[in-house]
Amino acid sequence: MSLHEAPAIEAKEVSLTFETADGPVHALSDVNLTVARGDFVSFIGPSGCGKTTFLRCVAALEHPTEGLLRVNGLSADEARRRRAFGYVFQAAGLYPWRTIAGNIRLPLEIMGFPREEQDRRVEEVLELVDLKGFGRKYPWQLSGGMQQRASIARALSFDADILLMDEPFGALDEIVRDRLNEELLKLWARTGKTIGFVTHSIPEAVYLSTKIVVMSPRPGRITDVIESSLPRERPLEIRDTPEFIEISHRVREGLRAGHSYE
Ligand SMILES: Nc1ncnc2c1ncn2[C@@H]1O[C@H](COP(=O)(O)OP(=O)(O)OP(=O)(O)O)[C@@H](O)[C@H]1O
Repeated sequence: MSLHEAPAIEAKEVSLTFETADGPVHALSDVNLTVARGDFVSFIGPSGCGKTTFLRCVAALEHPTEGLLRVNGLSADEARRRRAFGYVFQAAGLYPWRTIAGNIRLPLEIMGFPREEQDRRVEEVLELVDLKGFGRKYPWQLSGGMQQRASIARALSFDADILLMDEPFGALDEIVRDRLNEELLKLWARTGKTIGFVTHSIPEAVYLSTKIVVMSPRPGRITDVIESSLPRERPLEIRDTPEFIEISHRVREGLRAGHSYE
């Protein structure tokens, strides 16, 4: 299989054990997963089931102790060198002394893009996340939702194929979150990127994803992988349809089967 055809993410029997003073912590155990290019995959499960650890392995910030992990057909380290992914954290993490444009520009500066190219890309991604005209503002002049959009723009600025998002909207109120969910789907449709998304919310996972990975803790493992039957274009009202409710039910059952909320 050529690199171009390889899945975005491929995990085969991936395990990761942290050795701690209190003994080993089995953060991931025997994880098998294939994420096709262009998929929107959500990871859902209770605290400690290894969602963040899996994302960090994809980003080569952690390394599995066992098993095989490929990102775009490459090792995670090589994919990282080739700037295969952008990462969005729970907190927007914008530097308060830099403007919004200055924050988005930062990875481009570090990567050594020429100045004109930086300007062009900053404008492009500001438009993509609907923040056109806000480049000169400072983070504190923007609402929480807008700040999170700026942090998505920063992760998109170097045009990585894969966007890894660790609970990006967890700290926002539900109305803002709904709107950002809708916008994220539009952005995904427009860019064709692969998205890996961590969430604690069943409706958020079902609304956004083409594939939902249900996980449970101790050891962190996958209990169910659900291929969504919902169409790719999704108005928010889709959440009232029987199909949506059925998928949500299956996610809930998966969480229960992992004894996750006992
Ligand atoms: N660097 C580390 N050293 C030791 N243990 C760790 C480390 N990082 C994570 N863990 C442990 O690994 C397990 C999985 O953690 P992880 O953060 O991946 O879970 P999570 O599902 O993302 O949880 P949350 O929803 O709370 O973010 C937890 O038990 C956690 O305490």
